[in-house]
Amino acid sequence: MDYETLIVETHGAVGLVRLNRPQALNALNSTILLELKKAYAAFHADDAIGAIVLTGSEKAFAAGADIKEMQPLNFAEVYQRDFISGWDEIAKARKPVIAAVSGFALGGGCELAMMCDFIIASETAKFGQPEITLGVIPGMGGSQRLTRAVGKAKAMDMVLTGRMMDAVEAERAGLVSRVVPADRLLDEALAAAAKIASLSRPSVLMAKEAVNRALETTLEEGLRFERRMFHSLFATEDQKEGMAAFIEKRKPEFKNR
Ligand SMILES: CC(C)=CC(=O)SCCNC(=O)CCNC(=O)[C@H](O)C(C)(C)COP(=O)(O)OP(=O)(O)OC[C@H]1O[C@@H](n2cnc3c(N)ncnc32)[C@H](O)[C@@H]1OP(=O)(O)O
Repeated sequence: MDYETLIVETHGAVGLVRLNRPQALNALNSTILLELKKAYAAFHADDAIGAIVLTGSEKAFAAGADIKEMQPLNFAEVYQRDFISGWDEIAKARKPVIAAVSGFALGGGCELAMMCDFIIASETAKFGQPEITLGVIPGMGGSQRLTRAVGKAKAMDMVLTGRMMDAVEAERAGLVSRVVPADRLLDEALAAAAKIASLSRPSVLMAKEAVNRALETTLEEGLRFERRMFHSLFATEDQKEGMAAFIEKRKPEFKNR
């Protein structure tokens, strides 16, 4: 498949998508969205792929939604088109997605990283929601996902001032899961994704669903949901294999069923 704004590769059981619009620091436009949907759909349709890594360039994961594309739009247009709602589909990827972030992840770029299941950041990463400095507010989930990730105080600080957060602060705040040297970023993300892809697919998908449910429901409902998912995994061959392999002191051979 040909892409204008992405580089799409496979590394074993991992699908790798690199945002590739260097002249605009990977600013997110309608072509990137369209192509990202295509790439994700292809990886989801491919049984050989167990996890996805989404990354940008060394200088920018993505510097936000494309300001030049947005500037001339008016209310009637954005409202009637439900502008940028198409990104919700990216957040609904069923296979695990890791964001590997180097450089700027601003506005829609920060929001896109937060749509992934977790973020591995290089020491050079800078996160921010600077929309307020443009006379708007986050529109791809920043006010919601950032608040859930880092809490109200820091989210308010970021969203109201538009300031950037470096990688150390982002890790301390819980926005990123780990910080690695810039030259190790992709290897670390690919290794994490390969580990996930090597595990039993049904349990990986259910683990992702269960963690996400924690953000959407009460503790009681979440605990019930987790337990039912846990119970249902006893219907899989992989549960028998995983536990047998432990007892027999060997590596499991998962069949994803
Ligand atoms: C999702 C929603 C609802 C909203 C948003 O995301 S709004 C956008 C939020 N993002 C920003 O406000 C960041 C905008 N970019 C910057 O502040 C700077 O580019 C920078 C701090 C990230 C980097 O500064 P630097 O001086 O290193 O690089 P530039 O010369 O400024 O940029 C290079 C090149 O890229 C174009 N660019 C950068 N960001 C965007 C963007 N978000 N949309 C469109 N184009 C962008 C920039 O204009 C320049 O290209 P030209 O030289 O051709 O103008």
